[in-house]
Amino acid sequence: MSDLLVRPAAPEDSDAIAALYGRSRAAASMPPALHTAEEDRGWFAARLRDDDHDVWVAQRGDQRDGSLLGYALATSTWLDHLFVDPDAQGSGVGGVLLDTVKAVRPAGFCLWVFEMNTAARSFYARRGLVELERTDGAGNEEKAPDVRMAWPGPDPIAFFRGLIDEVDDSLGELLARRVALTRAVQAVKQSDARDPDRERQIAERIARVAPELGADRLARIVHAIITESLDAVRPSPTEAPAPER
Ligand SMILES: O=C(O)C(=O)C[C@]1(C(=O)O)C=C[C@@H](O)C=C1
Repeated sequence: MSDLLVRPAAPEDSDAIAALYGRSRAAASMPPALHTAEEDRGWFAARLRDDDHDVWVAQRGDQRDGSLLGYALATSTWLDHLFVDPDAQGSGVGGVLLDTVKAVRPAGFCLWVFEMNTAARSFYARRGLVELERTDGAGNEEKAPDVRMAWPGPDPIAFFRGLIDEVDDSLGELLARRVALTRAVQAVKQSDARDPDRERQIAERIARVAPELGADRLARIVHAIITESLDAVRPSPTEAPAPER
């Protein structure tokens, strides 16, 4: 058998990629597909046309007839698809495609894999990808639990700091919204005494979303956020009305 060839996909590969996706997905441990073969053909044709995605296909060097063994589809920061034809499983196609993506995305990338797809998860783990977070699937089309994995590349500190910066931007927006609400509720309260029961409820509520931190740690975090928010919204001495004489 001749060598594996990986090349950027051409627009003419679109239908063959869509067919390979349908076959491989049906054979994988994944939730049932939600789209028809025709919808898939349209979706891949659009991905091959747009500027946001790169697609690579794998074939044997002597198979110039368009029959594909696998493909990978990625944005600049996400590996969206990596599928290998069921008949070519275990022949190194997936590894070669993943190495191609690593080579062209040296700053690292993330991907989502269904939790039930244990074969894919161990394939990625064996090749240096790390698990970052798990979801209950509410955010994906299939509503199936999934796992975010990342290849951090040769400078993992820079890669993870980039992801931390993204999350901190969201955290900053949430803190800004929260302090505005602390200000609003203070304006209509009779007393400015702290309410420990309410603060404990807040910590327990957040613990349902962030169980790894647990209610006790979150109680300390919530306490600090509320203390600093109250301090920030408290009228400063210069804004206070002048004392009566
Ligand atoms: O809910 C209230 O009563 C508030 O005053 C708001 C708030 C908060 O910022 O969440 C602030 C202080 C209280 O100790 C509890 C909660």
